[in-house]
Amino acid sequence: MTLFDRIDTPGCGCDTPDLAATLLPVDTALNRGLALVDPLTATEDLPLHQASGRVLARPVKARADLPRFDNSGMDGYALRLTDLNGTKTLPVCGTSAASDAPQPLPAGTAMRIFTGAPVPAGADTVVMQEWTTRTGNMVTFEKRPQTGSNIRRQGEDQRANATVLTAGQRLNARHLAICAGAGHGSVSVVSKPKIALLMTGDELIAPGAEATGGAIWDVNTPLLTSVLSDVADISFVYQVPDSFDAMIDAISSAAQDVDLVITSGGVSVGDRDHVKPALNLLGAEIAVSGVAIKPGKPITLSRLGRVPIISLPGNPLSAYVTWQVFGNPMLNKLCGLTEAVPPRRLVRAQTELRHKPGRCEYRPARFCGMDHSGLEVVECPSATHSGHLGPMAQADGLVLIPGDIDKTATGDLLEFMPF
Ligand SMILES: Nc1nc2c(c(=O)[nH]1)N[C@H]1C(S)=C(S)[C@@H](COP(=O)(O)OP(=O)(O)OC[C@H]3O[C@@H](n4cnc5c(N)ncnc54)[C@H](O)[C@@H]3O)O[C@H]1N2
Ligand code: MOO
Repeated sequence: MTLFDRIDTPGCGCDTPDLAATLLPVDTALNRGLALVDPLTATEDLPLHQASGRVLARPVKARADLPRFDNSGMDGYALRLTDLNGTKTLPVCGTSAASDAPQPLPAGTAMRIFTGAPVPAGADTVVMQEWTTRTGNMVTFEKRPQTGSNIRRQGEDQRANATVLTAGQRLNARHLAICAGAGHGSVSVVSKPKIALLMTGDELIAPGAEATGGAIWDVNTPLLTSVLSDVADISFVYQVPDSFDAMIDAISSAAQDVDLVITSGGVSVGDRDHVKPALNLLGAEIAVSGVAIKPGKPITLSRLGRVPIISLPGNPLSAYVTWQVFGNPMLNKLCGLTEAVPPRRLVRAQTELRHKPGRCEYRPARFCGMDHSGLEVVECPSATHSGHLGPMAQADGLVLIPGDIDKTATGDLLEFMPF
């Protein structure tokens, strides 16, 4: 069994030798792309119910001990355990319910208590009511409990002033729960990045419109707006006409208004591929222009002033793969996430995968079962086609096939990037 877990592609090339020299390895390109991005510094305070999915800008500390006071874990009776030496029955003196502030427990008595209620001073144990028999004002303890049973101690979960969440993580339901439990009604989050989407291709028409001649439905706009809408404000989506001047205008004006520009299509070498010539004319700092990756070879990463520009290839699978591999980590960094590059995991290949040596390949993969150790097994199409939508729609993620091999074997472990 071979473990294919590298993302570097030493000696990788392309299908044609003359292009090979100009293509960067994936990890080099990713590092260069990340270096183009400065995390946003603007923050805002949001109430917890509006903060889900946002990136925490400042650590959250507990305002008090959690729990704030010793309280009962059961409905039952609070007592001093030594009061059961020589007897099983005690008189009941008072009640402590949640929200009460009970009087101290008189010696030789038990107090009725409910789950979450403060434990009265002097009590050291709570006995669940199923272990007791109540007769009038007397309670008989049928079993002798352990000292301290059923008491949730002040501070046993978190101590006052302890950091309960560190900055730089995307807030989920569990994070918001601990913010509330730690006494906070609002949190400081990083402002949402403003993004411009520049779509190129005169052949594109809106999905659903009547298609004639060489028109094709625009797939990348819904694809990209979907991946972006939860984490960014899409300031505008503009379909740039296939002209050099229009591309220059579109990129330069977008870069004045937003924190990140994403272009789609027009990044290859054809006469109507105006993205790179426009970036060059505008004096953009081009850090990546072509990567030894399949699909998505023409991916271009640049910056105009302080604004990063991610230029995705037009083929939908190329756009999506390069978004996952480069765009998403760059956006994560812009948003202030500490872990910009999501963790990968390993999966087992259900069949052998053939691959043309040269570029490393990210192939759509779909879960189809588990092996005897619980590791997920994936199935993949026999080849990656950058214009095919079917495998992408069915996939759960991408497997990485390193650039320098011609096939992987059935049962090989492959690095997997989940969607
Ligand atoms: N002579 C060469 N030609 C090409 C090369 C090369 O190295 N030399 N690279 C190929 C590779 S690899 C890719 S990937 C594509 C990328 O080209 P562009 O980024 O310039 O993309 P376009 O030409 O604009 O479009 C490619 C393809 O995708 C369709 N498309 C574009 N936008 C959308 C959209 N929003 N929704 C759906 N489909 C879209 C477009 O109609 C084309 O079919 O270049 C190769 N060529
Ligand atoms: O890089 Mo292209 O995506 O091979 O089709």
